[in-house]
Amino acid sequence: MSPADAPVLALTCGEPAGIGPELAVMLAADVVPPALVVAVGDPALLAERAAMIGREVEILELARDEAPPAPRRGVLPVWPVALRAPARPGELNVANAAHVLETLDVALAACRAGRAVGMVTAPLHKGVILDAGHAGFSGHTEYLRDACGVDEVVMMLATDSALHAREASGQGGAALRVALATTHLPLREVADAITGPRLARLLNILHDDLQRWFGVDAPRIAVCGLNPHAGEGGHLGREELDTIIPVLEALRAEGLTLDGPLPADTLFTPRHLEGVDAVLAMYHDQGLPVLKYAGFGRAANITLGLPLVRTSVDHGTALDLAGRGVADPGSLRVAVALAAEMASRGGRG
Ligand SMILES: NC(=O)C1=CN([C@@H]2O[C@H](COP(=O)(O)OP(=O)(O)OC[C@H]3O[C@@H](n4cnc5c(N)ncnc54)[C@H](O)[C@@H]3O)[C@@H](O)[C@H]2O)C=CC1
Ligand SMILES: NCC(=O)COP(=O)(O)O
Repeated sequence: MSPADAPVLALTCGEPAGIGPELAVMLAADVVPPALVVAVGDPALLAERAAMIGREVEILELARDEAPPAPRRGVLPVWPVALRAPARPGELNVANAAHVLETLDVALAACRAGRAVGMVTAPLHKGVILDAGHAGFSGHTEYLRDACGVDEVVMMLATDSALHAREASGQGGAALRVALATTHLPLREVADAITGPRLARLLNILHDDLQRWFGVDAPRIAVCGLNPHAGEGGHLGREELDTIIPVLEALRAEGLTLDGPLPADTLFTPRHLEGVDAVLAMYHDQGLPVLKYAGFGRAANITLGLPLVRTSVDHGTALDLAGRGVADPGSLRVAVALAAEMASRGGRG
């Protein structure tokens, strides 16, 4: 592929008090990305963070409808979105919540207009967006679901050695893809959110998008139980018997290959993961600690079920590290490489 044919990816810079802007700078300064990456953020902020962390990067401000030039190390093209208030590393400011959301809208508009083949998102801070009055905001995943007008999406994180079709993996590190049945919910609301129809929709999205974006012809999905020991035959909770098992049986009858529900504590062991293309965990902290133990900094977050490519980093805003140039840009590189690869598949599987 010549540079001119490289896919354009819109990279939203995330929370301006966090590490997102400097990760965008590091990406441009340190490597030639496998795509034409256009940052969506405030050009002056990016220049300021580049100076702060001691990276030489030319911030190339484009018009919103302008295509970027061929990728060059040390040049960061930007579709500008102005900050609403000055941003200092580590200091959240509700005034900039609107800026963060506007970067998502600009990236979405670029995808819809065909100026970008997908979007990669640096981390935003959910709390400050809620504090700013955007009631109900719970993350990129749900924001993009609503903006794209789809009923359901699935959050899936994958370590870099599991990003490709199974047969192509195995270059080191644990290969793991973990999808979530629920995302940003208080624990006490989790069980009620796992209804049969929803679980069926999520499993269908996961199955179809493993084929579509990851080239897995016949996905095998392992499903965690919700309760300890997958409910211990109903003695430790009835969700497995009443909801999960009936859904898995119905979907198996339709041809899906599903293991489980399995006790989550032993599912994540090599024997149970053998031949499995993805695990569906029932909630955020059932699945993600395992994924992050296996590959923090070398994994990406993917939103399945959208009509466009969206990947993200495996970490948050790291306010404690912002502005110091010490944050690890590894996950952003993985997220960019994956988005480029997904875009090149064009949804054909
Ligand atoms: N994709 C996104 O937009 C995500 C956003 N978040 C948001 O980030 C905020 C902070 O969340 P936390 O739970 O504190 O998670 P966090 O990932 O920001 O920080 C947890 C720990 O990991 C470290 N860390 C994070 N990224 C790192 C990197 N690139 N290199 C080195 N160390 C790194 C931090 O310094 C901290 O010690 C929350 O508002 C959360 O909702 C969290 C995850 C993803
Ligand atoms: N823990 C993953 C996470 O918070 C990602 O959220 P999102 O902003 O990508 O929806």
